[in-house]
Amino acid sequence: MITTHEQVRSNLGVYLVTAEPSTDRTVELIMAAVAGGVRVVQLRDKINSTDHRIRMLRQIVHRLAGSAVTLVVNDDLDAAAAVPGVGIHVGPDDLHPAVARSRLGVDVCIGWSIHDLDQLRDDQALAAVDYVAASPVWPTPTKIDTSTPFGLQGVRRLRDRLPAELPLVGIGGIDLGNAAEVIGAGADGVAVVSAICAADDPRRAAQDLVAEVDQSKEGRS
Ligand SMILES: Cc1ncc(COP(=O)(O)OP(=O)(O)O)c(N)n1
Ligand SMILES: Cc1ncsc1CCOP(=O)(O)O
Ligand SMILES: [Mg+2]
Repeated sequence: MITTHEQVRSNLGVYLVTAEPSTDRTVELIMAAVAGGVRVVQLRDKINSTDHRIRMLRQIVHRLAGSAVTLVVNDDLDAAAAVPGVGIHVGPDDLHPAVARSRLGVDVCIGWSIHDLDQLRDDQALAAVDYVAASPVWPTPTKIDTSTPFGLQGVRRLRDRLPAELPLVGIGGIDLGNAAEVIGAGADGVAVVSAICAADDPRRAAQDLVAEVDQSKEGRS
């Protein structure tokens, strides 16, 4: 599994966060997105139990065996600890990333949401994580309990103030029509729920987004 900032950076791109609740269909959706080029996946299911999340993660790990996909679970440290190779994504209202790192070790990916630039004062958190997420970039019906959206200017500010080696992803209201702007503002990747999970053809949607993001990153370098 992928561990370091560099390895996570090389897997970004397009980052799939799954729609709730998770079911067997979620596993097929992840496989379709991965077939379309997605290399970072988060199982996000705040509805079901830890046991359910562990069962889902085991299925996903089994299906992804041999691939270089980075897999994290949202919020649930016990679920991540139960399935080797699985990391975690936490936000400022969740457990501290340093606590997650000390329980999960150095071999899995840990991500942290930034809601506010004041979080950048937390050096221990920044030292513990493999990427941070500007959350949200734009308002989104998928998650309504968010803080004030960053917008593109906020993404630029965040990129400027982050350690250069730490990858940044944008999340919230991102789709094929605006992903390039988020990359243009300095993000290394875009995390999406609806743009892939609500698509008629998730594999095609992933492919199109990956092509758009790759092209934007090439144009930037
Ligand atoms: C990639 C990514 N970025 C941000 C979030 C949001 O995390 P958080 O603020 O902890 O909110 P919940 O997802 O727990 O509702 C995320 N999940 N993934
Ligand atoms: C989980 C999460 N965290 C911040 S916004 C968001 C949801 C993003 O969903 P969508 O890609 O459908 O806007
Ligand atoms: Mg959270």
